[in-house]
Amino acid sequence: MPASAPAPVAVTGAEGFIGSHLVEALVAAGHRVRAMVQYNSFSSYGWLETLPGEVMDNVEVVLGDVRDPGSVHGLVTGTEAVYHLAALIAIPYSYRAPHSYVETNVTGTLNVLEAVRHLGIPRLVHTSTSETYGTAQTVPISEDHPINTQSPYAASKAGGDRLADSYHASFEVPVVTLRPFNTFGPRQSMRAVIPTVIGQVAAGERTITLGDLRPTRDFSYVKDTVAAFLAVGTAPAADVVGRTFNSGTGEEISVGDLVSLIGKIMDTELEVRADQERIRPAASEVMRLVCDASRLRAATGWAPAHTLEQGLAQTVAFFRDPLNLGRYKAGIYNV
Ligand SMILES: C[C@H]1O[C@H](OP(=O)(O)OP(=O)(O)OC[C@H]2O[C@@H](n3cnc4c(=O)[nH]c(N)nc43)[C@H](O)[C@@H]2O)[C@@H](O)[C@@H](O)C1=O
Repeated sequence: MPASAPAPVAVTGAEGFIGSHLVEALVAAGHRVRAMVQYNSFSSYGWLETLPGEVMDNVEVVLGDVRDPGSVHGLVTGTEAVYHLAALIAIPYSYRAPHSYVETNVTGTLNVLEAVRHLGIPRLVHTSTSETYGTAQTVPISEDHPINTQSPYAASKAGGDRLADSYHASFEVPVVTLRPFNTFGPRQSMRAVIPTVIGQVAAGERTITLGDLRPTRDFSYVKDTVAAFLAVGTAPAADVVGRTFNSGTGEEISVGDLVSLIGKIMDTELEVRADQERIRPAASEVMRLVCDASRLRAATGWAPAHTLEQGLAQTVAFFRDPLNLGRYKAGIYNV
């Protein structure tokens, strides 16, 4: 690399759903990316393996794990910004293996904060989640809404958020927290509700089996969430550092209405068999989420560019491609 080449940016969780889209967007914006990929016994680099060669020519894959401070230190050394997305994200699995959520989401975030602090990296984007708010007490939900963690997953993410805030206050670590509401699109885990519905229809099912149809969510297309990451990662420090920003559309839809909409887009009449207790304990389910993203819009000019229908059409096309469906059937990406 010539001496004048700009420093790379680091991404944790680069092989995952949002992370792999972020890597593509960072390369398209002219960055070299150092992508941390977790070793797994499938010997897979996850979705990074599916990106075109011209993208991967600008990506340095680094094997590591956010739970391991040494590997995080190596990843972050010499970078100009760090996007920290690595996390355990499945809410149902957090009831079964809560320690693993604390290790990855809390201790992992602490390791990233420590590395950024000691190496003097100029920008860290930390990833939070709308789940930290719990069921909406007021709508739309601004960043001033109370935090109410209703699952071990949400508690572990809120723990990471609190550490990020404390590292800004205590050590002036230049961290900005992005709190995306639900994100969907190509490469999302089959476990999440939109791929679950599309996958069942694509497999020829006309009766869809789901959990609770009543909860509402605010769904952003993945490219809009990625644009929010870039917005907070590149905005002037005075506008964003030390702050938390929601990203979401402000549009609310119930799971039941979402299923009807997907049926319409896939040109199918769908019957739904709903079992409210199948997925999560009732008191743990977050019943209502709708985003107020006006702080992000005011600070960076970010706004979503895709409607739910446009995003769903892209997502349906992705899951209808047998090559993509086959990747899920291999079982490698369903985390
Ligand atoms: C922002 C947030 O986004 C995600 O969390 P999530 O909201 O739980 O996402 P989901 O797609 O699993 O569920 C959406 C809603 O749909 C309901 N639902 C009904 N029936 C099924 C069903 O059969 N499967 C699933 N998965 N959900 C179902 C389910 O109970 C929930 O009310 C995480 O990636 C998380 O990491 C995160 O941070």
